[in-house]
Amino acid sequence: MTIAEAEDKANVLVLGGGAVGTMAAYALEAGGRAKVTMVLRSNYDAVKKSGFSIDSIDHGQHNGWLPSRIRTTILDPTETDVQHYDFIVVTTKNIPDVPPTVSTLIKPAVTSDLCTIVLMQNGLNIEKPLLEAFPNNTILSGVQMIGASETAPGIVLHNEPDICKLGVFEAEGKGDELKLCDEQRARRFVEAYNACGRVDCRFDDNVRYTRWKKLLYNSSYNPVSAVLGMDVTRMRVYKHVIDDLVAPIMREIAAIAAADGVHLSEDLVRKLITIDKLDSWFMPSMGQDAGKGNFIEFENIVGEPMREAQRLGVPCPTLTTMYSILKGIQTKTKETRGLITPRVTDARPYRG
Ligand SMILES: CC(C)(CO)C(=O)C(=O)O
Repeated sequence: MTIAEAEDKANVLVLGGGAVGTMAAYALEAGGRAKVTMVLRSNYDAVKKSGFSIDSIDHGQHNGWLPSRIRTTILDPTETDVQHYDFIVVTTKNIPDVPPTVSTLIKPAVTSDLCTIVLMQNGLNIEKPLLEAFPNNTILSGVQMIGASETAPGIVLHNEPDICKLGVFEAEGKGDELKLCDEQRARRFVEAYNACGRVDCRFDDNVRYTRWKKLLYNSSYNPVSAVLGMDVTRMRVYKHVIDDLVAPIMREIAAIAAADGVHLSEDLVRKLITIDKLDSWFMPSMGQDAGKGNFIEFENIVGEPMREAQRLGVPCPTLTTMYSILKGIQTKTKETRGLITPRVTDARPYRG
């Protein structure tokens, strides 16, 4: 890290103007160590007119809040008043089966090797396309436990504390000097994020472990909530949903992780089954998306662990069935949104 990098306010582009992106932008600006540009889509007009209305368990109530800049598109920063972005923080859903991909989306903003890309997203192997597209940039992993939702355009309710682990997605074969630089950039981001004193962001020196651990929850509760349209409280009250679906998937994930060299104990599995307050009626993000008819981020949350299992020769029957059902749901959404059209032709299989 250069002295300038250490001393200057970081120029940060936050991609994803939903609740999670807004709370990240808020924490960064409140700490005074970053100038944030947010890229907004559907809520741009509302935010331009009245700013964000934030009701946050960490930061309190703020009406009319705005980051340093808001935009509707991702511009080359050299064409704006920003020299280059020190950090591009991606908080959008990661849906590689629905273009554009994250790499394509952020490409215009990655104008320098000094730009660090922070993936604050769920799932496994999300860094692979980024490391390939931007081999000279630092790619960071952000794993967040936060409860936040946008209840109307620009209105954010943040009701579970922002706890985040941040580390480096290291490319294979990197030299020690570059590795050190990656780590310093990660630590600089952690410091900027924590500077407001009201969030808990920690440096993560074992990104693969953290991601597998989070998958215990995301690969089980998220798909079950999407398929059944059921919150976690109901799943636990109707015990069979946990016994037949959630717990078996968690144990399959632990077995795949073990074959990948990551130990996730049975105690941890049990702890995660009951991690939410029983009366929270919490709907995981995939359940919320499916309920709204949005695309679901199933490829990195369910597909990638399943493909790791195939690679490592670990059986995962429940996860595999779940994957096929989720793919069917996504196919229906693609049809509804006009991305695909079913056509009966002679070339189609199963013609009968
Ligand atoms: C576990 C949780 C709620 C953390 O933010 C999550 O990742 C999700 O719902 O997708």
